[in-house]
Amino acid sequence: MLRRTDLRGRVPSAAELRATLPRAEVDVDAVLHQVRPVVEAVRATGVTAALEYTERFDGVRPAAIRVPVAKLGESLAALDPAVRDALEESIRRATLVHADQRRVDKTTQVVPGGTVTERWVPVGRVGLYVPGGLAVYPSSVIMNVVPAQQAGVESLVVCSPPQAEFGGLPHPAILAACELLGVTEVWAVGGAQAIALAAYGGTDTDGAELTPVDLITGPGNVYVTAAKRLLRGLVGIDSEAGPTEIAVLADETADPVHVAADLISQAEHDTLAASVLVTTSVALAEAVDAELGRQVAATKHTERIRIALGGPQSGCVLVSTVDDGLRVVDAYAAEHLEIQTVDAAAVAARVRNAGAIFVGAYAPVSLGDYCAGSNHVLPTGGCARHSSGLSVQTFLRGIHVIDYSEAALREVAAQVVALADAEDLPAHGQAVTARFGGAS
Ligand SMILES: NC(=O)c1ccc[n+]([C@@H]2O[C@H](COP(=O)([O-])OP(=O)(O)OC[C@H]3O[C@@H](n4cnc5c(N)ncnc54)[C@H](O)[C@@H]3O)[C@@H](O)[C@H]2O)c1
Ligand SMILES: N[C@H](CO)Cc1c[nH]c[nH+]1
Ligand SMILES: [Zn+2]
Repeated sequence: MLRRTDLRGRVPSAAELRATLPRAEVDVDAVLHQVRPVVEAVRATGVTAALEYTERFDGVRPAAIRVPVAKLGESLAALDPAVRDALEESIRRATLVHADQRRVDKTTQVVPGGTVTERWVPVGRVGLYVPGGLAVYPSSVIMNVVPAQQAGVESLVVCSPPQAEFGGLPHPAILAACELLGVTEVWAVGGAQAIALAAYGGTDTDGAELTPVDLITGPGNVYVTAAKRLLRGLVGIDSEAGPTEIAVLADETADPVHVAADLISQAEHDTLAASVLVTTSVALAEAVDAELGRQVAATKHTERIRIALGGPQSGCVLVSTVDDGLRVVDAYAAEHLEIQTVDAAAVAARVRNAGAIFVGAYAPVSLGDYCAGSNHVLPTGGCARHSSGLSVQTFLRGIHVIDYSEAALREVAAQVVALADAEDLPAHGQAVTARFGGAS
């Protein structure tokens, strides 16, 4: 069932591998021309344009976009107790992990009388996007809000698409998750128009103000990602987190039932989701195919999963050794990478590129999606080669504070002047010598 690429006996270079391996054909640049007018219109008319695009793309026209605060409490009160319990446990675990990511300011004594302090300062106001197209993601509320709160962000707004069946509000489970986390500002807007509204700000039809944010984070579809790309600079953005990906590096000891279930679990998100098996064992590849046939037919979103598993972004790569498999998964740089091999922890320790690594038989990706304590907003499309998932660090800026005494500056003045002259920027040197009676 999975399309096979046979690299046994011959693993190409990393660059060649990147061109060969299955990958989602999500071309963000290709939709920029569709998204630019949305961004421009929201810049020009704010909520008016956001409401028009909401009507066009979401098929609903809410009277106002800002969600009344009372709706958050009402949604929590009406939530299934088992879901509330699960959200609370997820929040508890995520808070444990993210609290440990907090940074402490550090002062380095460079010379007597000369220090550099790195001060970690939270971003002032952030916009957190929670997707709501094909699926609704109360868990993504947690994954955005918890690191922002642990970083000490003072002001945050959650944006999530309105749902026609809920009268133009975001899904009630999303509102309930916001209430559990103490979030009070939620706007019922999705897609590119949400990103533009968060960046430019606007005034709702009932007079509520959305103050522009400094940073926008959160996963989303290609339109959301394109809008983030267009607005980068005006606002900060996190890494691009598009259609979900799972890669499994497995040897003959892996259980095909588990491997197939995990591949299916992420294919369930989206027809563009990617599920890739990298294995040293033809027997395992065959057993996984057989399992996929059985399990896909028996699950709820069969059609969506079939398309995702049959698409060019999914497949099975055969390799001769686990070492070769490591080269393949490093070149692929999956959002989620499972290691299901002998000595999985040792193999995992050698991985260089992945958004998150799941070690052994009892750490499936869905654990990380909801309740491991780790973050599930992770880089996709190979961005794990250079970027990380959401964390407290995403919401902090490290500001250097330079404090030198007169004596400490005098001691290094000649070196500053020499470097300034070497760069033909003599006024830089003069700014130092002027302090010691030199020409300025
Ligand atoms: N990497 C991660 O951390 C992570 C986490 C959760 C979800 N995801 C991914 O996020 C994505 C969520 O996508 P989604 O579509 O379900 O929800 P979404 O909220 O990202 O997008 C829905 C919005 O897209 C807009 N839209 C729909 N069709 C449009 C069109 N033709 N032109 C312009 N705008 C349009 C609508 O306004 C709608 O509100 C999935 O690909 C999923 O795999 C990733
Ligand atoms: N696998 C998704 C991207 O990491 C996150 C998610 C949310 N809900 C279920 N899964
Ligand atoms: Zn998932």
